Amino acid sequence: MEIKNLSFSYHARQIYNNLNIKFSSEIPNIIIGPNGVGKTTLLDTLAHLNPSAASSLIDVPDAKETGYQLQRTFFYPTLTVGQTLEIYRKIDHAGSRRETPVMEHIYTEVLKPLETVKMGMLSGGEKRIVLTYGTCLLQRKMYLFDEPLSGIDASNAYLIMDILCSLAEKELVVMTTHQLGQLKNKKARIFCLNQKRCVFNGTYSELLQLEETQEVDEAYSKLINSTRTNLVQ
Ligand SMILES: Nc1ncnc2c1ncn2[C@@H]1O[C@H](COP(=O)(O)OP(=O)(O)OP(=O)(O)O)[C@@H](O)[C@H]1O
Repeated sequence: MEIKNLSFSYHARQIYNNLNIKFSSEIPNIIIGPNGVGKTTLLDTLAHLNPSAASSLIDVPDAKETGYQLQRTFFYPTLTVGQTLEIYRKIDHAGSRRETPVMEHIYTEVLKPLETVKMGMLSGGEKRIVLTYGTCLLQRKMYLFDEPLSGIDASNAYLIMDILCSLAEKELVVMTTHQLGQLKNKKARIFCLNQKRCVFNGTYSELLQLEETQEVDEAYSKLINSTRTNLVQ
């Protein structure tokens, strides 16, 4: 699956100028970059929500074959966690996905104790875990997750990344994040957007090597600053 020569604007504001990205199968594709650079817009585009970009989408599954967890989470506050997950299991047109051992682990550790709690009573991080888990229950060819690690503590973020890595072994997974530390030791392909284009495409260790540091946040900052400077020169 790829995005080819994508130029896209919201009214007068250009978001991408000839953006090219070839996504990987079998490992999660991680979109990173500064606030407002166009990460969510990229997920919207892959979900076919920007019709003007259609000609740049190559081998991107149809919308009905796509599971999209939005950054802002929508749910019924009076349903319990158990009822909410039951809806994910039952509503799917394609039948629900079998829970993998990694998913069963997070269910037992995190979700089972919350089963009878109403969604409206959950913390922000707990809600996000329920809805990420629910999206993984859907049977789709492609899964899009907008900041699934936002507001999640480090140990739960580690479990979520495990779920998304196991999902990516069989289906396409694209996610955005600002939590770069959570990508350490994970097999994943990182794409960094800046200045309307993709300025990095590689692994976590390749990003560290490129910027000659062991600190991923420092590597990211150097990458963003250098790609800013390059364009000014
Ligand atoms: N429907 C819209 N109409 C006009 N401008 C929009 C629309 N949606 C997003 N934008 C603008 O496009 C830019 C990119 O937005 P987007 O949400 O894709 O950024 P992002 O990289 O996901 O940011 P963040 O990291 O803060 O979540 C932003 O400046 C935003 O204000």
